[in-house]
This record gives sequence, structure tokens and C-alpha cells, in this order.
Amino acid sequence: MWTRYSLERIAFLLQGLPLGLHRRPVLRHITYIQCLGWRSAWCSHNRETKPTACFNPCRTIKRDTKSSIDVPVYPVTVTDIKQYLRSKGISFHDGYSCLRAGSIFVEPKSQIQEEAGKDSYTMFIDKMTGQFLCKETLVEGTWEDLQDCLEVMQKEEQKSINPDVLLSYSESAEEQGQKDMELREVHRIWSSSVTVSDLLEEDLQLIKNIFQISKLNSITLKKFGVRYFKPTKSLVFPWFSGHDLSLRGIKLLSAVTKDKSQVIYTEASIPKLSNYYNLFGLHLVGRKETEMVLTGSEIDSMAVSQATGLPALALPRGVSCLPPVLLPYLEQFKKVTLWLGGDMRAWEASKMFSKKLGLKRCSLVRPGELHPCPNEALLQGRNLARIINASIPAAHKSIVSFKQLRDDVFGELSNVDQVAGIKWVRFPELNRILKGHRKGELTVFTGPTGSGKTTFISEYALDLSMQGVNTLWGSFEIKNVRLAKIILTQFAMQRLEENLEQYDYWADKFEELPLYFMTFHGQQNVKTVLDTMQHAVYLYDISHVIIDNLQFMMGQENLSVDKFAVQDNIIGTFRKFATNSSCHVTMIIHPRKEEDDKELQTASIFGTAKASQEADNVLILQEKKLVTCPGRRSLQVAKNRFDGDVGIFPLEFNKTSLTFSAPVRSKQKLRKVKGDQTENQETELNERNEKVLKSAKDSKTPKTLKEPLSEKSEIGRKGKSNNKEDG
Ligand SMILES: Nc1ncnc2c1ncn2[C@@H]1O[C@H](COP(=O)(O)OP(=O)(O)OP(=O)(O)O)[C@@H](O)[C@H]1O
Repeated sequence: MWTRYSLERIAFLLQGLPLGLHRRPVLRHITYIQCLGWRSAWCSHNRETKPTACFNPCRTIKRDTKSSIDVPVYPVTVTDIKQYLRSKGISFHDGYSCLRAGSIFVEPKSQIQEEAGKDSYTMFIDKMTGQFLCKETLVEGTWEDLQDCLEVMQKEEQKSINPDVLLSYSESAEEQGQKDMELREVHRIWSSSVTVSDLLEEDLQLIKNIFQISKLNSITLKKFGVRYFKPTKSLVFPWFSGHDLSLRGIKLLSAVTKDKSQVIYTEASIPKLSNYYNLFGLHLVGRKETEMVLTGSEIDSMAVSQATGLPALALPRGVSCLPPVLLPYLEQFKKVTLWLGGDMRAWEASKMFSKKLGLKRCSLVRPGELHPCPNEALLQGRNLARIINASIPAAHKSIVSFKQLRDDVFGELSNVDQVAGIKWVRFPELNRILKGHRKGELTVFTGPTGSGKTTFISEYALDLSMQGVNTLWGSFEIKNVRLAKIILTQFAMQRLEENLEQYDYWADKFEELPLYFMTFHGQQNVKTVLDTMQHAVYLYDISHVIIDNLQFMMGQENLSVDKFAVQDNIIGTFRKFATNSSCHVTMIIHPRKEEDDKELQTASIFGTAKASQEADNVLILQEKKLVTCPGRRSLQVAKNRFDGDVGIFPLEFNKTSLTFSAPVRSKQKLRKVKGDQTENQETELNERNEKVLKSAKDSKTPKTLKEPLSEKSEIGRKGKSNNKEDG
């Protein structure tokens, strides 16, 4: 494990991850010290009962890094929150994503300030989750925590709660030590970085050329506090606290020119990106500003600010997510223009994020040739203010005419490749038939018992998450630890049991993938699973959910009802979820009992025809039991609603790495001549990983030349029939 942010560590981070791969958010939990029995005896379970233990005002604030997802014990609605606040006599203002109330963590304001109304309200309560933030003291916590505090206040007849007494930020010594060490490193890098005004003119020009920011002037760079860190040749973007302007973190952006025409950008941050909650530019925004442009990168924000004079903020993790903890900082704006980039991924993200921000105040810049990302637009000499003025309202009407749709249709026609979705790096054959992985679709996956369905889907989903697809696993059959072990093995492409010294290296990289797991095991109630999925979509912008498998949701339903009807109902619910949440759902369904030697068909999926009718894609893992080749499997695409192409291609199982991805044949033959098999595997692994990383970078870097995934299949083909062929 890395213990300090050395230069090597930064270099590792810079080269280790592509842009857009993000990043486990931190869940902040406030928990009472358990031994007091306070929470369990009173607050969480029965709010009517009095505490059984004497209240000790000391609390621990635990900042856990979690990648597993629980539904809150008491899911709240905005109506619940409002009713509760009213019952406590707390006045509030109904905002876009949050309710605003006077903070209970600061002394009540003077009469004059109270009369200032909502402007003096500094406590923000998320309407979806009840999570709160006091902007004045930076105290934050869950809805349960806020209720606990209010109960205490009422009981003790206090007018406010002193955060220093009640909320001691007593993290473990290790956590505190880690934070202090990070902060020292932030300051060390910051103070050894050079301000733009201290750079020689020719150096500055060179840097501007490398980062393709030649149109950004020194005034803008200085205004945003950008510096240059020579040892890693990186631009340094600061994260200033909106509270007291202290430096909380930094992001380093490096650009490496490969060949002559290819620039690859990498970024790293301290604290690491999963804990980096900076809205770049926030410290420059005045309290009275009501309009703002939200961008996907720091450079884009500066471009907008320079060209239009409008306040511009950059999301810390680009288009990959809008963490709800940032929403309170965006409440003040009556108009938000989302200009997240120049491609379809940015467009999809802006539609998703505008739902969180409140559709009515959002307008979106539609990407296209005339509307590239802001920095590109500046480079091309376009009028950025005009582009922003031409942005379209996010709230759409229930009935539209073609006139309103024509630009959307044009967008789809002119970006065929991007509309087709994200391409798999490990399964070029799947790209050839399915064209890509698209949001909002439902994929049904089946295969014989024990044939490797979970193993295959793990790799299929891993491939996508390595390209920045925020993924949520619902594994009801096998425990999360075992599942994570399988996925990690596939990620490292080797048996880590035999290379334990490499565990930390791979685990560190794996930790950065946007992968989350539901904490369910065994039979589950559909509603609970759906609530969790909704919750995860809101918190982590999940765009791919895997359900392994459907049968685990049927046990709890009323058994007197026809089980096929129950299954149909569940499928219908997931279909609706996929469409409404713009989230791809991959659902494993067991086949009905067939004769062993028969291949499966769409009709072999357990239940009625509902599953295949509702599904956009039907995938079948075909198993042919050959004595000569017992591990041989094929993947059949039996339905593809996107463009109708179906086909089948062989998969070769590698028991060491648990992967199905087809080996690169021509290269393998070449390596066989060389003879060293271990070397071959390593080279292959490196090549694949490089390809994955490159592809993710490509999706974020407009100037990167894209390498087509051109391996042609011998077997898959066009047509709507269900032909089954085997490699
Ligand atoms: N092609 C293969 N050849 C041999 N073994 C395989 C193959 N694919 C997977 N396995 C192994 O078979 C075992 C079962 O795999 P897995 O759990 O993925 O199957 P499944 O189809 O999901 O099972 P179930 O029907 O119980 O849900 C695992 O140990 C896995 O490593």
C-alpha cells in the first residue's frame, strides 16, 4: 500500500487511470458511540421511546469508504421531511434539490437576519435522501442524524447545537493521520508549483500548446488559481474551501504527446478522486449570482468564464457523476446551463444531471459539430455566449411535434457510433453484433446451470466499468466477497492466490473502478431491490445494473399467485426502471429444463414469452459438451432490438484468469514461435489493459486518435434468424 503521496505516487496516479474512470464516493456516516445504546435504543428504531441511556454529547463522525449499497432503514420522501420539519416548528424554503432551513448548528440569528428569510438559511436538506449539510459549519449527516439532533434540541430546550461539542470530528487516529498527511502533501505540491505569472513567456506558450489551451489568457488562469508543477509537468487546479478559502485539495492534469498527433490526458488528485468533491471555480462565485454554466472539466470552465463572463463551475469527475453532496452548493442558481462536453456521452450525462438539479431551471447545450466542448469552441473562435443562449430547456413537454424532435433525430443520425453505445474492449465480437452497450435497455441473459453465466457477466460488466460505466451488482446467489474475487481475478488476469505480493497493486487499481454492490444475499423482495437501485442511481449515477438472478426475487412473492404471472410482473417492473432511469439492466434468468444435449433458444428462458418480449437484447451462453474441448462455450445474441443483427461467436474459457475474452489469435501464434508462455500471457495482459485504458481516455480526449476495434469475426453475421453455430 502507498503510505505517502510521494512523487512516485503522483506519477503512478497520473499514469494509472484514464480520465473518466471514477471513483468510489465516500459515504459520510454519523454514528453515536455504540456503547451508549443511544441509537439502537431510541433514535433509529422507535422515535417515540425515550433514550434508555444517558446522552453523552460526544459523537464519532465516521467517514467510511464504502462500495456496497444499503437502502436507508427508513426511506424518506420529501413529504415526510417537510411534515417532520413542520412538526418541529422549523420553517424552511422549498428549493430545487434541497430544502433550506436555518441551521441548528449556529446560534439563532438576530431579528434582522431572520427577516432576511431564506438568505440566512444555511442548512440544506436533500429532498431525495434527507442528507443534510450546514454550509456555515460544514457539519453533514444523514436524515436520521438530523432528526436525532432535533430531538435532543427539543428535549434539552436548546436553541442550537454546538457542532464542536456535539459533533466532534473524532476520526480514528489512522484516518486523521492519513488526512493530515494528504493535506501536507497538497500544500507541499502547491507551494512548489509555479503561478502562471512566474513562468517565462516561452514556457507558458509551450505549456498552453501542450494542454491545448492557447486561447486561455494568463488573467483567466491566474483568476482560477491555476499553477504548474514542473516535476510531473502538470497543471495544478486548486480546491479552495467555499467557507474560508483554505486549500482543501488539488487536481493535477498531465498531457503526454504520443506520436505527433495524439495527446493523452491523465489526471490525479489529492485527496484521491473518490474523495475529491471540488466544484472548480466555486470560490469565485458571488452569493448573489443566479446564473451559472456547469462544465465537465476545469479547462472548459475557464473557457466559458473568459469568453462570456458568466460564472462557470466544473464537476470534479466530469461526466461520470454528479455527487448529491454538491447539490447544496448549486441551490443558489435560478438558471443552470449544462455544457458538459461535445459528445453523446456528455449529452446523456447532462440529461441525467438536470433531473437531479431540477429540470425547470436547467437548459442543455446539445453537442454537435457547431457545439463542441467549451475549450474546443474557444479554440475554433466560436461565440460561446451564443451557444449558451441557444441551449434548450431540459424540461420537455408530454406531447411534441417532429419540429421539436428534429434536432434529436439529427443528433442520432450524425453520431451513429456514439449512439450505438459503449464498446467492449474484451469482446469485439459483441460490438460487431450488438454495436455497443446502451443506456435504458434491458438485456436478458440465460444459459445452462453452472455453465458460467455469472463468470461471463462479471467480465462483460467489468469491461464496461473499466471504461467509466457506473455499475451496480445485485448478486443474490453468490456473496459479494466471492464475486469481487472473481472480478478482481478477471481484472488482473491472473490467479492472485499465487501472487499475493501483487494483491495491493491490483486492489488499489480495482478500488478506483466505479463498481458498487448491493448488500443482499438470498431471496429478496422486488420493491426493496428497486428502491436500492433508485437510491444508487441518485447517489452514484449508476448506468448499469446486473441482477443475478431473477429467480431470487420470486420466492417472497405470494405463492398462491401464478409464478409465471409473478415473474412477468417483475420483468415489467425492471423494464420500466431501465427506461425511466436511463439505466441498462442486465438480468440473468435461468432456462427451463431442457434436454442436456439441446442448445437453448429464446423460448428456453424460464416463464412466459414476456422476458424476451420486454428485453431489448437476449444473450444465451451456449454450452456444447465436447469431450475434446469441455470448456468450450459460445455466446449467442438471439435478439437485438437496436438494429436487428444477431449471431453467435465462440468464447474460450481461461481457468487461470476466469476470463472468456477471445485471445488475440494472430499475435498468439507469433508469440508461440517465441515460445515463452508466461511472457505471452503478460504481454497479452498488458496489451489488453493498455487498450482498455486507451479506449477510456479516448472517450474523454477529443484530440486522441481513435483506434478502431477491427478484429473481424469468422462466425457472427447479419440476419434475424436464430442460427446457432459453434466455433
Ligand atoms: N467455460 C467454462 N469451463 C469450465 N468451467 C467454467 C466455465 N465457465 C465457468 N466455469 C466455472 O464453473 C463454475 C460455475 O460458474 P458460474 O457460477 O459462473 O456458473 P452459472 O451458470 O452462473 O451457475 P448457476 O447456474 O448456478 O447460476 C465456476 O467455478 C466457474 O469458474
